[in-house]
Amino acid sequence: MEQITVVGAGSWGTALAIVLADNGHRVKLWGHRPELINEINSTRRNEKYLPGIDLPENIVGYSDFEESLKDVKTVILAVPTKAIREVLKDIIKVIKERVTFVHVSKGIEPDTLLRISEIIEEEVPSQLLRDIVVLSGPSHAEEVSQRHITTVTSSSKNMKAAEYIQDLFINQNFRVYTNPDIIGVEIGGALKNIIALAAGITDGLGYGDNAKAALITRGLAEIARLGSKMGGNPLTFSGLTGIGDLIVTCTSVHSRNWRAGNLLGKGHNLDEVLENMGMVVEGVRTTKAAYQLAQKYHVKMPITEALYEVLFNGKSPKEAVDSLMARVKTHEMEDLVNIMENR
Ligand SMILES: NC(=O)C1=CN([C@@H]2O[C@H](COP(=O)(O)OP(=O)(O)OC[C@H]3O[C@@H](n4cnc5c(N)ncnc54)[C@H](OP(=O)(O)O)[C@@H]3O)[C@@H](O)[C@H]2O)C=CC1
Ligand SMILES: O=C(CO)COP(=O)(O)O
Repeated sequence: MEQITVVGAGSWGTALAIVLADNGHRVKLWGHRPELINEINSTRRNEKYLPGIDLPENIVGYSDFEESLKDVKTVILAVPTKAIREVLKDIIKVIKERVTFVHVSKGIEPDTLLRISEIIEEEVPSQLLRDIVVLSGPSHAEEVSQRHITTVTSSSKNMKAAEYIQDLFINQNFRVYTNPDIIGVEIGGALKNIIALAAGITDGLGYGDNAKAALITRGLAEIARLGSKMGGNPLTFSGLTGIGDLIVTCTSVHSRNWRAGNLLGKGHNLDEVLENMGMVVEGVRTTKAAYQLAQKYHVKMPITEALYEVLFNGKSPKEAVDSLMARVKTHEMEDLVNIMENR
């Protein structure tokens, strides 16, 4: 049994701590708010993020960073994308030996346009870095914490490291696959949030299941188009971290991205929506990053571009949908033909 530190005591960090604790590991769950950590240790609950869920005894909350990282060889990074750099800068001040970093965040950094594994490479000096693994897939924290059946993918450039993380997490309710395509896994996980926001918008506007199916399918086409240009394997986008995560995020009321989109579609403004959500809505910043990536790689991403106009340029959701539908007619499979020809 291992000692593992989970950095980030929000919904996903706490849910993953439960999976590890169920597997018998000793889990140190670090959070930056001492009052939340006190609540975790004294009540065995994290009511804000996972209401009603009892935490196993082998999860111990820490607000002291140095203490939480003492003698640990595996660190799970479970903070929002925008906090990753800041947290890494703090981690490298206190760790003494090489660590395997497992990141579970679904985003791309705007402006630098880096994936999270690239941010880790940039921030962590090689003498402190053993491996980087990403754990991603269709997995709402609310369901994982109730031990509902879930499947995810562990990905790394080093397949031994991906398999090691697979072994740490896998159990009867939480099945972990491996995939060496870290680019495809990270891009699929990050970009599905854009499509989930858009799906929330069309639901909020009162469109039906046909619109949802269209968004999932055409969303997947633009994710795969960009992701394969960036070096991802096109097949990864038909896997758990591609279509799998798109389906769960676009169709579930658990999704914060879908819920935020739904409120936008109903006429609320972005600041108001984000303030009321109280949890991270990764798709907003990722829309900006993907919009920039589409320009950099000269890839057509009409849904992303339409959402960018709504989020950052004040276009109304209805106008954005209308302009998507009024685009020049095209061949459905053009994208796939291009992907296959470009490989
Ligand atoms: N929730 C889910 O079902 C899943 C989430 N993910 C991904 O996991 C990542 C984390 O999301 P999730 O746990 O859901 O988000 P939440 O909003 O539920 O929790 C985020 C946590 O990170 C903390 N945090 C925010 N900024 C900082 C910072 N600068 N330093 C330290 N801690 C910080 C928050 O603290 P505070 O309480 O102060 O805000 C909070 O505890 C996201 O990238 C998300 O896409 C992936 C799969 C499933
Ligand atoms: O990534 C997730 C499910 O796989 C969670 O999605 P949200 O961040 O939209 O809640």
